[in-house]
Amino acid sequence: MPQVILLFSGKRKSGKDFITTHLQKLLGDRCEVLKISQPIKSHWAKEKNLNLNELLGDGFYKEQYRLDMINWSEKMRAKDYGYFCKIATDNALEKPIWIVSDIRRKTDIRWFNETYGNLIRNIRIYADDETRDNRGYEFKSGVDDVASECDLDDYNEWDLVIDNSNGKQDIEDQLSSIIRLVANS
Ligand SMILES: Nc1ncnc2c1ncn2[C@@H]1O[C@H](COP(=O)(O)OP(=O)(O)OP(=O)(O)O)[C@@H](O)[C@H]1O
Ligand SMILES: C[C@@](O)(CCOP(=O)(O)O)CC(=O)O
Repeated sequence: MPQVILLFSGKRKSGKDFITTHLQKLLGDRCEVLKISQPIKSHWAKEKNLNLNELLGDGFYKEQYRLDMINWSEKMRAKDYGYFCKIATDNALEKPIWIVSDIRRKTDIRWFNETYGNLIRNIRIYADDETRDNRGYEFKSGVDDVASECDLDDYNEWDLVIDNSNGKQDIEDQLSSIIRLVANS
């Protein structure tokens, strides 16, 4: 069992991967990064003979398959909302800190809460529209107006909110606030 599980969420191009990658470097061996989308992307890569590394990266490649991956994964979630969370955690190494970098739905938080109780900390990453646009975000129907992107819009129980808009908090401040949250856990 980890000692603390940091659940990161945020809209497309808010900077979830950017911040969690920096956090991973800072925490080193003490942490493990888990991605709920990993089993989805692995399945998709095998099924469609796609490049898994590109699907896991931050470039345009994965965007071509996002809609299909969302639709397929929703069918799986309809049968078992914790399906992908369970695979991601089953494959995780035994480390004191788990960083889950892609929480998207209330049912993700529910599953972690039911499974790990008070070990979880909810961190929301925010970036304003202009910043997200500059990072390559383009609205897509079926992607940006469905649960994958919107389900946590009205969720309010964050332990920490990070503003990752251009010109706001720098990465050192962002990481310090996360470390304080971990230290107080
Ligand atoms: N604070 C920052 N300073 C500079 N570049 C940033 C910052 N935050 C994010 N970026 C860049 O913006 C792009 C999108 O960030 P990232 O992939 O982390 O977002 P994401 O929330 O994981 O998006 P998605 O959900 O689409 O995967 C990346 O190229 C990343 O390097
Ligand atoms: C299919 C999906 O897992 C893609 C996530 O990709 P990424 O975390 O934005 O790199 C989104 C979802 O599960 O709704």
